Amino acid sequence: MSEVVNWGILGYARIAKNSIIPAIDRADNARVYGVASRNKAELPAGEWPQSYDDYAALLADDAIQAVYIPLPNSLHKEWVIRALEAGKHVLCEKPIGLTAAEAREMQKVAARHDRLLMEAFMYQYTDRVRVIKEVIDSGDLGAIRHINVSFRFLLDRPNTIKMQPALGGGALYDVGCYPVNFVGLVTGRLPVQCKALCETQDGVDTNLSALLQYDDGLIANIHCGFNAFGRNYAEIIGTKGMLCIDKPFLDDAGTLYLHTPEGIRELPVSESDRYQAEIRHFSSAILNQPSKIIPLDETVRNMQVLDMIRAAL
Ligand SMILES: NC(=O)C1=CN([C@@H]2O[C@H](COP(=O)(O)OP(=O)(O)OC[C@H]3O[C@@H](n4cnc5c(N)ncnc54)[C@H](OP(=O)(O)O)[C@@H]3O)[C@@H](O)[C@H]2O)C=CC1
Ligand SMILES: O=C1CO[C@H](CO)[C@@H](O)[C@@H]1O
Repeated sequence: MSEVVNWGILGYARIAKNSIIPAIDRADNARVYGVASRNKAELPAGEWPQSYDDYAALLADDAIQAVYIPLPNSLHKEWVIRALEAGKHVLCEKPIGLTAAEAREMQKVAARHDRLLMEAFMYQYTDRVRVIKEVIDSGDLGAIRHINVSFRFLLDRPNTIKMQPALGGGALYDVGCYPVNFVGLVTGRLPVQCKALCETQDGVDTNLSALLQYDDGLIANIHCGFNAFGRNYAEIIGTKGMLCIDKPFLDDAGTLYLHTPEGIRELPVSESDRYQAEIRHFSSAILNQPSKIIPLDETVRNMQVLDMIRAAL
């Protein structure tokens, strides 16, 4: 195989157009080979070698090794499985599906076809997450007792898949999956119980809080929403210290604050290029080169927690 992975994109989604296609262009081991859209006529001309008017035609093209799936959440499972069965490696947008059962099914198909499958949690490729992991590993926080994480924004586009129940809309799937994933990164295990409340509009959750409790008593407090002033933040609170993180899911430069009895330590984080890093690492893994890949067991665990939250509403 060449040292550059040919990518195909299923659906000319906003995230594909605004973030992932430019990120593939910036990655030195990847290129956009083709895009499939139900509205092929509206795709820009001449920006990549091939365009297709149906997703199956892209999957049938042997020139493509990796497929990016930014379809509505309710369509992820079907197209992930079809792409894996067509012999493609797959990067699928978050959440990977609607339930843990769907995630396990996709994991099995990936193993059966010996293909890579990864859920696109781009924030894991930021410098913030590197610094957060270093602080946790240093023991400076002591025993972690509480995690507080929120991701909310004001959704001002009425005609969006995010507000359509049949397409897997709702704040929990759209943004709540990030705090859940963040708590999973810190704890590395499943909670033992969950309580949750939400406000709904047009059949989807638009304002949701969940409490997760772990086997050692640790409590995580998760919030997500579409209908209030936007912010994302996290606090990890231990017996010896507290780490305050502004914008854990974004990649601009900033400062984390580590509070201890000795005072407040400022921890600088550098600007990252999370989408490019995600594409570059996934492409490296396809090329059998060193890479940082999000394990599918973590993905399944994330979906199990989303199941617990939905069941608690
Ligand atoms: N990682 C990140 O930063 C982000 C991730 N996301 C994730 O990406 C996915 C897509 O989100 P987003 O880009 O906002 O969505 P869009 O609505 O912009 O894109 C979804 C695409 O899916 C295709 N599609 C196929 N069937 C349907 C259907 N029945 N209704 C609507 N679209 C359909 C369309 O492509 P076409 O018409 O060309 O075939 C459409 O452009 C979601 O899973 C979301 O969670 C979203 C934003 C940011
Ligand atoms: O994944 C995502 C990144 O953040 C956006 C909000 O700012 C979400 O809507 C989107 O789905």
